[in-house]
Amino acid sequence: AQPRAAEPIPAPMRDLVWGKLNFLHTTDTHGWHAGHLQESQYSADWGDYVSFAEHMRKKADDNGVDLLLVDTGDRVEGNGLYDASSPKGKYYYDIYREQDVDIICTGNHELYIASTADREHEYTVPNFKGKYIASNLDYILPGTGERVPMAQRYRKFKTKNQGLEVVAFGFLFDFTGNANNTVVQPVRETIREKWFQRAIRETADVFVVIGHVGVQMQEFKDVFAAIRRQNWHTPVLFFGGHVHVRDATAYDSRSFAMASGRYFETIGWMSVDGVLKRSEEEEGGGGERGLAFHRRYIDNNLFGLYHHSGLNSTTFHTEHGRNVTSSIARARKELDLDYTFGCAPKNYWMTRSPYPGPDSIYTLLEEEVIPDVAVNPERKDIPRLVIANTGAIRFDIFKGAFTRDSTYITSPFLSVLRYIPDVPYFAAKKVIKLLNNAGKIMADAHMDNEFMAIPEKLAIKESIIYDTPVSPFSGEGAQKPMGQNGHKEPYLVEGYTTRDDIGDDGDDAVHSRINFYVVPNCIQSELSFPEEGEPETVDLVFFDFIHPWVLMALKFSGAVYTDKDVSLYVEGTFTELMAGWIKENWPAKC
Ligand SMILES: Nc1ccn([C@@H]2O[C@H](COP(=O)(O)O)[C@@H](O)[C@H]2O)c(=O)n1
Repeated sequence: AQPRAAEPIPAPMRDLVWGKLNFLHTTDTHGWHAGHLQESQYSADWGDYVSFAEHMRKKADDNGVDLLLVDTGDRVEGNGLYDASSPKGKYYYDIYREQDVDIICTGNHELYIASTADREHEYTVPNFKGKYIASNLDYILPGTGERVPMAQRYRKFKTKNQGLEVVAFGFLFDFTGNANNTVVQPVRETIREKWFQRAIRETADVFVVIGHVGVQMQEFKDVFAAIRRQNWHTPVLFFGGHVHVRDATAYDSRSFAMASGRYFETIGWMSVDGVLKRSEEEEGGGGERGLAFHRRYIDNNLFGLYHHSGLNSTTFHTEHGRNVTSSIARARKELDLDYTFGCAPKNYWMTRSPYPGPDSIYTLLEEEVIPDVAVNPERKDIPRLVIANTGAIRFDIFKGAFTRDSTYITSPFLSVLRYIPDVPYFAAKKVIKLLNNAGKIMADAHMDNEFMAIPEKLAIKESIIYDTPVSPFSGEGAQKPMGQNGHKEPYLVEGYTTRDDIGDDGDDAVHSRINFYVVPNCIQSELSFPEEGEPETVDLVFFDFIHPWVLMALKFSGAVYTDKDVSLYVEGTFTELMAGWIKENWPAKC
């Protein structure tokens, strides 16, 4: 773990179940390869994961079973370790490549900005040559403009110990927000391609489909249906992501799918046991194969990693792992990620507390930050509506030092504020309602409102509020960890208490529960409004990411505008503006 990372706190643990074929899975790590310095549950770093994987591979070898490592994309954008350098990712690519990943694919965040896609093609694809799979993604070569597959379309290989024939694919959901140097083919079209139809007819003991796709999304169901039509008996395993939740399901009794959360909080574990070899199945007359699938969501902290590897603080860290941890620490230092802009007076939550509310990060933005930073000196007295999409904010703010790292953790994107001047108020005031409540109307116009919100909203549609107190162990007068101050209750740290289609025993550590309040797609600040009555016109200011949605909503409201009517409202990215606001408004020292 990194030098200043929070110490892990022991928790009651559920063990891993091994099979003949086992997997470790990461997804949506978004640059959090230094781990979560402020959260004890997720404070291990990429170097610790390197050590862990080395021990687990050895265990697999010792027992004659196989272990494969999978990563399903969105490795970039969301943390200073990636975002704070110029060019972005100056340190990240070399750190990431130290993990020996067997099957890897692309997420949408590798593709939003052309230069990010270029670097993915230039670094990560060759770093994982033969292991990087791009079943439905092409890249446009910068020199010639030639369109080529981002990487090989599929991978066929034999596992080391069991000799299982694996055919693996790597998909991205039907993403349309990519820069113009990549082409994403809709999955339903890819599965009709000749190469795919040939690949699913290859002899395989097991199909492994990885993808930057939620396990409940249609894209995976379509791939599953296509494979299953040709391969009635073969196990099909899915590793997904994108939705930022822990999730697992089975499409039938011989398939299994899991998604392993977000931000390197989770290392997913999947195992499959039973008769996996086709030859053995044929010998047995193709009957009952006794297939057994298991999943476990491992909290990424050293206590858990020691537990699952059967090691301790003196025996766990390999030289390779330690070196990676040191490289991360050096990069963080060079990027000055611990530089403090100000001291957050309390916690501000994305979904753990209701919006609007005093503890909501969105209320902080709407009522305090945006009114101060969304100011164009020449138009400051003109009434304006400022609309921000909630998906632009990516993480909570914890009480204490708000650092350079925190700026990218909270707001990693290069979002700027744009505006349309003098929009009739009767139309402008309807925009927020259309963005938040008219999903069907907007979707019919091919503008899916969900894309403005946090990804978790794709999976969680209703607030999850527990009727018991959030944690009996937190807050004023809280109970203390076991053994402290004579209390005998086990200390449960707040964390994931996942319920998926398989059950509620997936998490490796037992936690106390956290509420999840659904937030709207967008929030709005009303600024410089007259004290009485309504303005005739307003400046409509908005984050550039939602530009197409705003134009569409205005059209539905009876005011037609085009791209030409939109211009920059204020200099600087929202990230910079927010960091400046914190410097001015929060105490310098904690
Ligand atoms: N420039 C951007 C890019 C993305 N977003 C938000 O992020 C969501 C996608 O997040 P994933 O990690 O699931 O890929 C997207 O739907 C937007 O809400 C943004 O605000 N600005």
